[in-house]
Amino acid sequence: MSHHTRSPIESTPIAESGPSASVGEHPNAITNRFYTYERVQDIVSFIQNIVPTKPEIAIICGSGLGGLAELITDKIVIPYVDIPHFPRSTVVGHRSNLVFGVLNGLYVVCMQGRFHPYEGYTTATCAFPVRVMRMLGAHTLIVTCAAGGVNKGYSVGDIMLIKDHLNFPNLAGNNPLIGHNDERFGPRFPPVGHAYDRQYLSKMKQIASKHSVELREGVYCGLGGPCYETIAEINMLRLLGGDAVGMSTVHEVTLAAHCGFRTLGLALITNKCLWDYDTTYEPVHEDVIRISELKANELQQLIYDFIGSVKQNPT
Ligand SMILES: O=P(O)(O)O[C@H]1O[C@H](CO)[C@@H](O)[C@H]1O
Ligand code: HPA
Repeated sequence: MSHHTRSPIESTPIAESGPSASVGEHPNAITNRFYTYERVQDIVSFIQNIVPTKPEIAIICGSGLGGLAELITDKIVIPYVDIPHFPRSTVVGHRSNLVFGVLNGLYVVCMQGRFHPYEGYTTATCAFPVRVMRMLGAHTLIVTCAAGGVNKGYSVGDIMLIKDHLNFPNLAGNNPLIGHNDERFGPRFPPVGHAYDRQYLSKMKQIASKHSVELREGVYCGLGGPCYETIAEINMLRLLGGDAVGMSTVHEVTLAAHCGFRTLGLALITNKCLWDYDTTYEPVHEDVIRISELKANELQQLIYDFIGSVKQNPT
């Protein structure tokens, strides 16, 4: 008779709450078991005790783009550190505040600083504030980000309307919705083909043309980071139809689609990507922040006018 020796995995006890909490559980499933509907509701109640108004527009600020929050009037600023169970942003160019107030006539909630998977957070943790903002009452999400230009026609400083995305972590089995689905948030199998609202895309194009801003419109590729891409990776992204690349946004927009947000996405092209082996330039985060801050005013004007136009014509 052979003696069976238990391997370390076999001998690890199954967690008290049962096999669903066992060692094999996906990190996003663990996150989603933590951020239950009730817990998100508690966070929302905590915020509502401080902020008496209901936001209509939710905004997520990308790297170096947090200045948008300075335009908000009648401001109430809640540092993430004060909000129960809220993560902190650890990245240069991202602050850690939830800013409430009025922007061009509508109540807004603005994330001045976001969370990225490379900081060590699961994609579910990075995206969960989207649910908080939806449960606070917002119906429209404006997501901004800094991105590298994959499309050879793009220049540094261009603003790209995101018409669609390639969610690489998702394609590799890392979707923020992995785990138990609470239907009160949204459906088990949410469609994401129209995650970026078509009417908002045309609204923004009209606004840009009034300001004589030439907008790009393209596909954002969301990668895990924190490394910038290799030359081969950039060439692959272009082959696959990608126009810009970054390390955020896609998990947020996934949760936004799940909980019924209408989303507008804007990527600021802060750097060219490496295209061939003779190029000596390499992207650096300091350049990303510098270009974001340089172009922030233009982007802010577009967002400001967009909110005004949502106010005038909500559909
Ligand atoms: O996507 P945001 O947060 O704008 O930041 C972008 O800039 C950083 C890299 O420079 C990465 O975090 C990338 O995702
Ligand atoms: N790659 C990935 N993320 C980025 C880039 C880039 O070139 N620029 C800004 N964020």
